[in-house]
Amino acid sequence: MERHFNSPAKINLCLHVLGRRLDGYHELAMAMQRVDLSDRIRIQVSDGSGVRVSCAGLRLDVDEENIAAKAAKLVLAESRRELAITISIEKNIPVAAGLGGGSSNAATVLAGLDKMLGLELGQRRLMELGAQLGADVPFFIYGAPAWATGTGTQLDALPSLPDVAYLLVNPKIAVSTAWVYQSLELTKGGELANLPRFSVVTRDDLCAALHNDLERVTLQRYPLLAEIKQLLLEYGACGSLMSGSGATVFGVFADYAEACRVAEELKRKQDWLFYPVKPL
Ligand SMILES: C[C@](O)(CO)[C@H](O)COP(=O)(O)OP(=O)(O)OC[C@H]1O[C@@H](n2ccc(N)nc2=O)[C@H](O)[C@@H]1O
Ligand SMILES: Nc1ncnc2c1ncn2[C@@H]1O[C@H](COP(=O)(O)OP(=O)(O)OP(=O)(O)O)[C@@H](O)[C@H]1O
Repeated sequence: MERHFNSPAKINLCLHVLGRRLDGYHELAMAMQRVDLSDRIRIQVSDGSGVRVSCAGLRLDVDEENIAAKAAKLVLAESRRELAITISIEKNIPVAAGLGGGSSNAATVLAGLDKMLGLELGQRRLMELGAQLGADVPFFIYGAPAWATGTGTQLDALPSLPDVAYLLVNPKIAVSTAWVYQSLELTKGGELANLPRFSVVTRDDLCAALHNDLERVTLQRYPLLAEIKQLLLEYGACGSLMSGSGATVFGVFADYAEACRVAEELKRKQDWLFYPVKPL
């Protein structure tokens, strides 16, 4: 049995760090949205045993380390079945880029195998399994724009978001999420109740709400990212922000054609990665 799935990236429209827990994880409040930059994942299931992952052109195919393999093993353990699973990942989302590529792959494998094996584990259980793999994984199982709290695994619907396009820019810098959180100096603890409500209807509302506490760490280490944010504004973005722990920065544009036009102009000048995308 063989199936193919899309595994999309995410961006964080806002990311507030409210405090550090004793286990080192952070209490967050985030607005998250998936975008149509996707990896392609092929899952093959046959008789036998063992989970294998390949990822053409990238050193991500060491089975034990690939989060997609961990996801497959979790589903097999949950179903108490022994099967051979082969996963091939066509990576389009840059790695360690703040776009949640690995987390998305894990969620795609959890939900994909659930479907292929007819397990019907349900969204809630799949999200619980996802949380064992990484804080961003449940969001991808949730599959809609979300307000994420706790460590990022508690999800509520974000009812209205404006119809915009984004231009993602990554200057080929890989950033370790663990390093960013560890380096963050918390000046004062925040309270969820004191945060402004993320109520965004128009493009201007969205641009006014853009905020990421992790920029304090990553932009200080890589000042180029602040320059890219400024450049996007000069090229007509109505707002710009770093996604997640970075290094990808995005600009907000009125429509997809405009985001593509700016990408083409910037490509002529800079050897960075450019992805005009639409929200999902
Ligand atoms: C930066 C974001 O991508 C924003 O959506 C997430 O907060 C990170 O999600 P993720 O990469 O799925 O997170 P995990 O794989 O669980 O953890 C990666 C690293 O980030 C730290 N981490 C993650 C989530 C969180 N709420 N607090 C943390 O301090 C963990 O301690 C770990 O060192
Ligand atoms: N299938 C996978 N795809 C991408 N990275 C993977 C995968 N499996 C394991 N990894 C490892 O996970 C690390 C984080 O990669 P990922 O692309 O998910 O980062 P990210 O986009 O910054 O994540 P986040 O925004 O969730 O912090 C990489 O250093 C990589 O070695």
